[in-house]
Amino acid sequence: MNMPLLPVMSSPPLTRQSSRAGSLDGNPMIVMKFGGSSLAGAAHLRRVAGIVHSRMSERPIVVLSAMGKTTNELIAAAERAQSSGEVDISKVRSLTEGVLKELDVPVPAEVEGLLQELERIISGISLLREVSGRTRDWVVSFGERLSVRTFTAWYNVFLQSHEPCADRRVPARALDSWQVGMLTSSGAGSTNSTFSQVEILPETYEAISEYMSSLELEYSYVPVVTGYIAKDGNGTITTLGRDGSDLTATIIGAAISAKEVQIWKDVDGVLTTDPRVVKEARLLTVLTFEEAAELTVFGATVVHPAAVMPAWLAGVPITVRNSMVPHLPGTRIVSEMSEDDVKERGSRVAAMSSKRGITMVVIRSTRMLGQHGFLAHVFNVFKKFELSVDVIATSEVTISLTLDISFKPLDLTGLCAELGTVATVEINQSMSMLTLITAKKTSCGVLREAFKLFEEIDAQVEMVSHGASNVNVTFVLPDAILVECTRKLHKAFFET
Ligand SMILES: Nc1ncnc2c1ncn2[C@@H]1O[C@H](COP(=O)(O)OP(=O)(O)O)[C@@H](O)[C@H]1O
Ligand SMILES: N[C@@H](CC(=O)OP(=O)(O)O)C(=O)O
Repeated sequence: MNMPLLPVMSSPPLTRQSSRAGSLDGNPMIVMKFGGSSLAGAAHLRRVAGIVHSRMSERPIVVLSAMGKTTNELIAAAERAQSSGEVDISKVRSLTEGVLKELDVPVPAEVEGLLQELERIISGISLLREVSGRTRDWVVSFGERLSVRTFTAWYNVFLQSHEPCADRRVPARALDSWQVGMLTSSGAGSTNSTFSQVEILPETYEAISEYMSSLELEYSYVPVVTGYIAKDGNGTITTLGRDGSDLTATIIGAAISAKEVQIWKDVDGVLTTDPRVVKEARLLTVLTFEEAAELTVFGATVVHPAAVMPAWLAGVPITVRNSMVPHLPGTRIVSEMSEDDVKERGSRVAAMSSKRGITMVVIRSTRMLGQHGFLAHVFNVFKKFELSVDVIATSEVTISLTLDISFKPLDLTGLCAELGTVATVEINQSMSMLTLITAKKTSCGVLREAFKLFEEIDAQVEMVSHGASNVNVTFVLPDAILVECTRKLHKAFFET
């Protein structure tokens, strides 16, 4: 997953503003989100239909991402049309049609209509040899729009051969998120090429609650809603940033005060660290929202970083589960851990995450010591260049900070020139952040042990951030030693 630009969010209502959707009869609905990895082929769709059907008594609202790697294919198709004039949507067409064929479901007219529309847009890009952020968002929206229609067509066929639930077969209905009320600001003013720096408008929550209230009264269909995409007030399609479907799910969950938001993945839940880096990573049964927020913002790509906040503010628990092994309970993300949860954890560190490709900037003032306004001046320059700062350490004359610009083409010339009027600037681009999620009260021992381990392998730690958050200790180190450090710390904190 790429680390996306986070959409800015308005807060969800802290408590339900009305008794419309969700808990009218004391039986709140649930939100079930399935990501691309859970929808990567016909066998996956069969499994997902089974999971959804088995939860019918909880009245699920289903949120889907694009199937498999469709979003990447759509971006690639737009880029090919722009660079070489090629018009080719064959991969997207064959994935969609192939899945339906394998499931023995005729291609719905709506799906064929979308594929034809997509081809026309790609032809337009090929003629103009231009793809704006707005057009790119339009193109990628086809991933989720095709996915919900493909799944719905399959689900309604699947239903015929399965036992009805409470004597009823509740059919599915495909919905674009704007139909249920998802509304964002316009991305048009953004200078970033992904057109995804949008704000979710506050009226979204009320609109979703309103839409879902009739379903709450009578659950007459299973809503299958597009994740990741939305519309602005002008009716232009926007996106919530890469991997943003988790966010759609938690916004809906917060809007209706859902019983829970289930995020179905291809892993058993949230693990102690990325299993691609440490194969011994183990499942966490529970995390607090605060821990999950820090873990995901600092690189754990298992849940979209912005998705934690709406659920946290609304007090709606999230569970992260494996769609390949649906009977496993997964990881619960909750406001507070019970005493049993705390005992069961057994480690001073809850989890670890990391981010590569971080840029570290060291700014040394060339003016007088303690110069008034130096910090303010420096941060204004970062604001001007739309660069967001992650970790900061300051001394009397020096500011060290990190920038997460892995998602942006890097050009710091202007920044350096401007800062150069008041400071010397040193840039180091091959850095990583390694984060430990640990409570402040245990962090002294954790820091001591971590530094002992770093010393053993002669690892040079360039920066440490501790204390700003209640649960986060972050080390900035060279990319080259990240994997070794991660494995060593994981072994010490989780494998002994
Ligand atoms: N701490 C972690 N726990 C679990 N998975 C993690 C963690 N950190 C990174 N990951 C990765 O996140 C992946 C899940 O995200 P992704 O493949 O984008 O799912 P989806 O397509 O369902 O949205 C896992 O396959 C895993 O490799
Ligand atoms: N399809 C979009 C949104 C998304 O959330 O996908 P996933 O759930 O597979 O990470 C993307 O690839 O960015």
